[in-house]
Amino acid sequence: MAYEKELELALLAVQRAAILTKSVYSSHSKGTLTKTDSSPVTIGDFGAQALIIASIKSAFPNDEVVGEEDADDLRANPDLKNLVWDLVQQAKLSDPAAQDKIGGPIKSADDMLKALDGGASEGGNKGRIWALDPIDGTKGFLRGGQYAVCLALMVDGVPTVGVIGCPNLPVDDKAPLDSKIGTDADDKEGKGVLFGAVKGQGATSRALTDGKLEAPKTITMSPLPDVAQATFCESVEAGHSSHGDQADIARKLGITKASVRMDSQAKYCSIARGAGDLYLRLPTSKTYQEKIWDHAAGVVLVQEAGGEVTDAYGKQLNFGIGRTLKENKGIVAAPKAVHAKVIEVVKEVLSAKKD
Ligand SMILES: Nc1ncnc2c1ncn2[C@@H]1O[C@H](COP(=O)(O)O)[C@@H](O)[C@H]1OP(=O)(O)O
Ligand SMILES: [Mg+2]
Ligand SMILES: [Mg+2]
Ligand SMILES: [Mg+2]
Repeated sequence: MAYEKELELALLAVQRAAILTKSVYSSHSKGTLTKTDSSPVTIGDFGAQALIIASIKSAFPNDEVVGEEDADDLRANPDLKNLVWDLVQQAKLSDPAAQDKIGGPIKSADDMLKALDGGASEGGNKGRIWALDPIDGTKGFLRGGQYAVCLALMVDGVPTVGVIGCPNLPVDDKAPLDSKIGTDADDKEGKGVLFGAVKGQGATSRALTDGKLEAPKTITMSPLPDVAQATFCESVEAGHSSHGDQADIARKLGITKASVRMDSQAKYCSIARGAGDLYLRLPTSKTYQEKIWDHAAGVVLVQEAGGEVTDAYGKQLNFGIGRTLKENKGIVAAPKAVHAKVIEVVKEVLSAKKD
């Protein structure tokens, strides 16, 4: 099968990085800093990015990576660097063959910084470029909610392989998706899911482990004969998507169920496995550009589970023009059969706002 090696590498690399993020999640000190755009970053984000880029470079040394983080803060702060280096050394897959497949341990703290800085690609529509979000939903991670470790391979600008680890989602694909999921999450028993998809080959889920990969199960979106019955997902953070516009859209579609708010690409995962149906992300600002690492993996998953993902105006997402989706505004993900109907209503709501 095409991209078999890339998929396995991505699944194992995300699984190893999740060992690290889980250890930070359950610890009191998360080494949180505030970035220049006022968003938070933790020792978990730095460690997970270093581990995943080292894995990619061990198997595919010529591939580029667009990663969210870089090593500047760690180079400027040796104590923080040492904290991350301790975590990175501890994060090992328990199965030696699996650990070997992702290149074994990172050899030194300098190699760790080099790996972390390996995510500086400017992106583009030529060749093989990975998009990496080492912790997506850092605010959820800090709040005790959902978060995700997200990795996608783009080929000539098209998301082709997508892998997402969600340490706080229930393993059961049909576990009820209710409002508690965004606020009442923990990584205790029965939690932790690893999603994977390759363009043209379908989407899967399996339990996230700390060693070998579990056997995958195929996932598909729910058939949704009547859009009024939909469960829709949206961000927890009101600054990331417009809760007001999303409520108007839901009302116009006849949806009566309360929205499910959760952080991160766990939203794409939840609709891909049929736990929810729609993901609405309407812009809150005219200037914010969505980042490719916040969507590439989730888009492959939803497409392969039978869904369609476009921007809020129904326009195809263009992942091949740099580190952001600057040609697009907002995101709408829905089962193929109802996507056009949802876009029609989204456009109505957006155009009513203009005047
Ligand atoms: N103004 C904004 N609009 C949309 N998304 C944003 C905005 N600011 C930050 N984000 C990004 O949204 C993602 C989380 O989305 P969600 O709310 O769905 O969990 C994060 O990756 C976050 O980026 P960052 O990683 O820089 O914090
Ligand atoms: Mg993110
Ligand atoms: Mg992130
Ligand atoms: Mg971030």
